[in-house]
Amino acid sequence: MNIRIGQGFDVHTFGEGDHVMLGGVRVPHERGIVAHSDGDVVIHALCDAMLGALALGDIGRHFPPSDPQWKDADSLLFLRHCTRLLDGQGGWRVINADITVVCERPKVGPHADAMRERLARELGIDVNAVSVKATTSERMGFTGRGEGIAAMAVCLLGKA
Ligand SMILES: Nc1ccn([C@@H]2O[C@H](COP(=O)(O)O)[C@@H](O)[C@H]2O)c(=O)n1
Ligand SMILES: C[C@@]1(CO)OP(=O)(O)OP(=O)(O)OC[C@H]1O
Repeated sequence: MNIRIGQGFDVHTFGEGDHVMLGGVRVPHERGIVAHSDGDVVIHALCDAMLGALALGDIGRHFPPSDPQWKDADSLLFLRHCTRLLDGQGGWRVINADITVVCERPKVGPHADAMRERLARELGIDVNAVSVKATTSERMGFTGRGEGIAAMAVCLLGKA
């Protein structure tokens, strides 16, 4: 089997609102996210990891922020597109993905399994192949001050 590894990183600032979208799951919060799309940092980082594994650029190249069709878009659309893109490159599939969210709040742990299930369903893989973890940054830096939220993703792709 051929394998490739990719990594991705994304950040968005908090703004007005009452929830954040993380891994396709609506997480109640006293702030919202500032973004062109729904600002789902988990999915954006994962898409960049998938694209990066095949050196296909990044989500900004595939879904330009200047394109009005992505205004307030559901980021699951980006994940669906990336999954199909990989398949179209000769049958690449995600073998597993590991994602870390960095923020003081909201608490991610109570929602992590729902995110894993939603992402695994979209990727067409077992939920045990998708990991979602979280950490604070111990009140240091922009995440520590509660200015924004970040996510990192690593994924392994395989092709027969
Ligand atoms: N937004 C977050 C941040 C952390 N967690 C969980 O808390 C644990 C401890 O975090 P530290 O940054 O203090 O090490 C972490 O391992 C996560 O389980 C969380 O759910 N949501
Ligand atoms: C997702 C896109 C879609 O236009 O915009 P944003 O929601 O602002 O998110 P970002 O992580 O800056 O990635 C760039 C764009 O592809």
